[in-house]
Amino acid sequence: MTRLILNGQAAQLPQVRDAVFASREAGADLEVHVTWEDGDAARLAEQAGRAGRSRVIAGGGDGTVNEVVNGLMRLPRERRPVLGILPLGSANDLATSLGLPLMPAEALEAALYLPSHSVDVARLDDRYFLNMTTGGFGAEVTSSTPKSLKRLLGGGAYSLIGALKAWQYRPYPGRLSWAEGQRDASLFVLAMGNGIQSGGGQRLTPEARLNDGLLDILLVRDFTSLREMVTMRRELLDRPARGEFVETFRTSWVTFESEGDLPLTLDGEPLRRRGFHVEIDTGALELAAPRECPLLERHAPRVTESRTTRHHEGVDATNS
Ligand SMILES: Nc1ncnc2c1ncn2[C@@H]1O[C@H](COP(=O)(O)OP(=O)(O)OP(=O)(O)O)[C@@H](O)[C@H]1O
Repeated sequence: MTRLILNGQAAQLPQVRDAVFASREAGADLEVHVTWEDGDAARLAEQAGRAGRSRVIAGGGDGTVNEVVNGLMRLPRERRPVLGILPLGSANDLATSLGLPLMPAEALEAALYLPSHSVDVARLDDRYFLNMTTGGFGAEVTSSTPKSLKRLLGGGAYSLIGALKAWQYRPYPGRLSWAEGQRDASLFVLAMGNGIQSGGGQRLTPEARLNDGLLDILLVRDFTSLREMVTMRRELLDRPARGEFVETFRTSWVTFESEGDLPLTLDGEPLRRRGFHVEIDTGALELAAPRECPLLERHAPRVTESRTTRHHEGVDATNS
């Protein structure tokens, strides 16, 4: 049996109700549980595993997916159900980059019947994330305004300066350590991607893969003049391994130590940390995703849900 965990905000949407009824009519063994507040989705996901459900579908935005992931990670690995996603948020960064359908009927079909693939899950101290954690200026701005980091970095230099002034921006000094290196850096932005995008389409770590055992890191150092800002933005396009302001690398863990708080967004959820440790748990979850998924390194997916070929073909056709 599959459990659909629906964010209460989306539970009464007619398209969602219709999708659930239609899938049951077509033979799906689907139970629905609705959340009321923070923490419900994680608890319901954990319970689903303990009750022997084979698949759990997170129906909501990136926040709901993150909660469900955290619930599943409380279970022993062998008891974790396959994770499906019914994207019902405003950003849906993970679902979009996985190439999942976004309309409820197709999305539920996909969540129910797509084959599962082993994916890595990252952990920041005691919180898991599947997609991305960003820190620094972007996290500060995007957690309190709808303005995306992409627009700020990609727009005119004056809009970026304006935003920096409006936020009375101060850089975030600290020491970043990872498997192969260490930097004392004054951070402007730090992105740690298991997936490729966050904040509603910001592709901060475009080469990241969910099943490579590694995090893709984008480190952007602080700049102090317009000339340096221009260099920084050019480097953001070129993505050098080690530029003057921008560094990109892959690692299985990273630690940040600092004197002050660093604002973070973890799978879209805001938090603040003085320092933190992030590491990757390789192959920790099974995720329902299209076969030709840009976020997965190519190796054969494991099909865990036994359904008719018609369903697999139908879903794959919509996503290829
Ligand atoms: N019944 C409910 N009514 C209102 N809020 C709820 C309800 N149930 C859960 N929540 C809250 O919804 C939030 C998660 O929402 P959602 O999944 O849309 O995430 P999101 O990060 O806003 O998504 P996205 O960035 O993709 O738009 C959680 O903070 C949770 O506390």
